[in-house]
Amino acid sequence: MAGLALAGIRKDFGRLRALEELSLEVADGEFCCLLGPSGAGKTTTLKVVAGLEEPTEGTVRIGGTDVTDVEPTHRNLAMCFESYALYPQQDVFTNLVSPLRSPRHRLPEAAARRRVEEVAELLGIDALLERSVTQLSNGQRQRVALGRVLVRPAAAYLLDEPLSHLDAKLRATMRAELKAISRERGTTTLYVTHDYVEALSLADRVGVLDAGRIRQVGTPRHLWEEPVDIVVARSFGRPAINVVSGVVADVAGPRFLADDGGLDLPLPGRRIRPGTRVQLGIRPRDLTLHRGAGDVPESASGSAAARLEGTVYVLEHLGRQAELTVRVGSCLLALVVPRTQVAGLGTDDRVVVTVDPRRVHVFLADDSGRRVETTHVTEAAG
Ligand SMILES: Nc1ncnc2c1ncn2[C@@H]1O[C@H](COP(=O)(O)OP(=O)(O)OP(=O)(O)O)[C@@H](O)[C@H]1O
Repeated sequence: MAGLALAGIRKDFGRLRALEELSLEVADGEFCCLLGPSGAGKTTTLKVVAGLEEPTEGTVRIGGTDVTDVEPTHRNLAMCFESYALYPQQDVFTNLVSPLRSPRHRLPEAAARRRVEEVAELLGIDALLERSVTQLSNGQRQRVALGRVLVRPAAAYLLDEPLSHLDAKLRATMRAELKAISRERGTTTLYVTHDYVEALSLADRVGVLDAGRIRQVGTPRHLWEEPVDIVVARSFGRPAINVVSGVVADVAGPRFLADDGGLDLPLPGRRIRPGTRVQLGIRPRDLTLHRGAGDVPESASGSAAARLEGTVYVLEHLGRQAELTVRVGSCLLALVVPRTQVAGLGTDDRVVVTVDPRRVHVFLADDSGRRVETTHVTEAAG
């Protein structure tokens, strides 16, 4: 296996700039996910690494060697793109074994068969080896395409949404398998997804891609706790982070005042000039629900919890948890709470919601959307 490095990549398709100043390093043996919405440039990035698209500017290195001008077939990468390229006239076994029969890998027949059977079992397609690929479901086809990648030794694996056609249960199983395979084999993997759960559960590090630019690269924990800007913060979590527009005031220290006056809370540890327009970000799981107007305890960190009064707007039961939307002033705040807490609660009931002010994020309301650092939090590595 080998590490990958993209430096200063720009990719133009005519007048459309798909990638800009994109730099990313994937260490040897690392599992790196590229996360971003549709059109962000994820597939284009993979194609540039694979050599299927030539960058307008910048360099690609594999194992330290500049391969920018090297043909795709000589880059020693195994790829699986979303539009799985399988041989339609062949059975599953032939599709899986063909990469091992190529001049580059030519394995003895018995060894190749063993390898195919091993990978097929791992992917749960061992009973389908004799079936023609035309008789497979999309999910089965996708697993065959992934199998074609996993059978062969390569410098690195490039995977483009390889689990997108699987149902939720199978996807979770396959995620665990992929993670185990990469750990056991020390595989270098660049994995594209628009699903943040997939990125957080699979990756050693995640690169958040938006409009052709990498916003931040870091460990899942780093990105979750210290998103560099509002785009990164919005990329993780369901329901998404609550965002409320307002301004910073100085009332014995910085405070956040929502534009509609509905939210007013201290911003401990933030050095930010009064009058600055900001957007407050509160994760749904950082909000605590209190029924009625009862006492509000101190927050876990010992600082006073900020108290918000509101009414129930929407309540949805999701297994053992409930998702609640509370109207505070004209803001709608999403919360995730244990189901037992919402028994008997109905629309328009009055509730109190608290939040530890140290847990909220403050983003500048300008074009940068940059997060204001908290002086109490030490920088995490990543
Ligand atoms: N061959 C091409 N010619 C012209 N424009 C292209 C080409 N390939 C991609 N693009 C454009 O480049 C941008 C990035 O596309 P890309 O496929 O990399 O996005 P993506 O993040 O993989 O999206 P998705 O999740 O929808 O696959 C898009 O605006 C897309 O329309």
